[in-house]
Amino acid sequence: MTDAAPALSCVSVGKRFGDVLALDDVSLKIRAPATGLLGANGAGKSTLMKVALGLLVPEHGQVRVLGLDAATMRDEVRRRVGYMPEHNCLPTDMSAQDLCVHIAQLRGLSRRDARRRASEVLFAVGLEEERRRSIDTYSLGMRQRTKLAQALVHGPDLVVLDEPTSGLDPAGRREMLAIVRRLSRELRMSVLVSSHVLDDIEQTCDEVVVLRAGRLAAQQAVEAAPRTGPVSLRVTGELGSFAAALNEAGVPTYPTPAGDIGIAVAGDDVLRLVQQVAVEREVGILRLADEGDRLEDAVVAAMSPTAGAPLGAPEGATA
Ligand SMILES: Nc1ncnc2c1ncn2[C@@H]1O[C@H](COP(=O)(O)OP(=O)(O)OP(=O)(O)O)[C@@H](O)[C@H]1O
Repeated sequence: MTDAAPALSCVSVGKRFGDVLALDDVSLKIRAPATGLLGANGAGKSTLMKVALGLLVPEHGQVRVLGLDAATMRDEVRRRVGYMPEHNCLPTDMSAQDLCVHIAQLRGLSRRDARRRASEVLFAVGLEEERRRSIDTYSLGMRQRTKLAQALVHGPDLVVLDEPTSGLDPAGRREMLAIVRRLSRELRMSVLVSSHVLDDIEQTCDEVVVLRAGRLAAQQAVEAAPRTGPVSLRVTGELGSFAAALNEAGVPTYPTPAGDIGIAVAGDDVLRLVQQVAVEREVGILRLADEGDRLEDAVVAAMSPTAGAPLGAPEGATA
């Protein structure tokens, strides 16, 4: 985030593959430190990323990356942007260290700087010990981290990550999400990351852009809103007597359709009281879940095939 210009700005961008309209008149402006690109299979996420990187040329519209024209300033864009593609693109007959040094040099670093940067990024992605092993001996998680390292090795201002958690097991996914979050929070890079999964984006991003059938369907903040309820509560033992105890303690409740205890306004104070009553009554809390996730509701609505105009899209998204 060394630049005042938006990380990405698109005006009326259209891209077609034969009969498929992959991007249909997309206008948007991305300024958040980390932005998640969400959409179903075929929604146009990868196409938008490739257009931004100058790897695909749109039929119409303007694309600016960090203020640079993606069509005419491709070399400068590549120096300032790192890209982690979705599909496997790694050579198998070299080590992650050699690959990163090679790519850093291709992007303009001296051999000495390239070696130093390669060691730094491989350490940052947790591949320090295995960095000299041949990539063909790597697990899928290690390959994903190698792809990420090569995207970071030249010190880009913007990093574009296409489905970085694809195919990872839960532990690998958690580690990858933690690294992605650090890129914007600690290393101060702008991040554009695509996913099918809202949860990944909520954990790593400040804003979400939803694409649906090549069109911008929504753009809105991912807020770390304090929990205010409603929540539903599932407990051990008899539900009715615990609900009555909560009412006595001053917490109004209602029965939820799923047969749990509903609490309409559940701020931190109320939840502390619920825990206190549970301890006093020796009742175990089995599940405490938000009943109304507004971001999820908005995203589900935006992804629905019957949805209308974009939600929360910025007005006049001009370059
Ligand atoms: N090179 C291509 N040739 C033909 N059609 C393509 C090509 N690239 C993309 N498409 C089509 O364009 C549409 C958008 O594809 P894109 O890969 O951008 O979607 P996506 O949101 O990234 O999907 P996924 O989540 O499955 O990766 C799809 O219908 C896809 O089949």
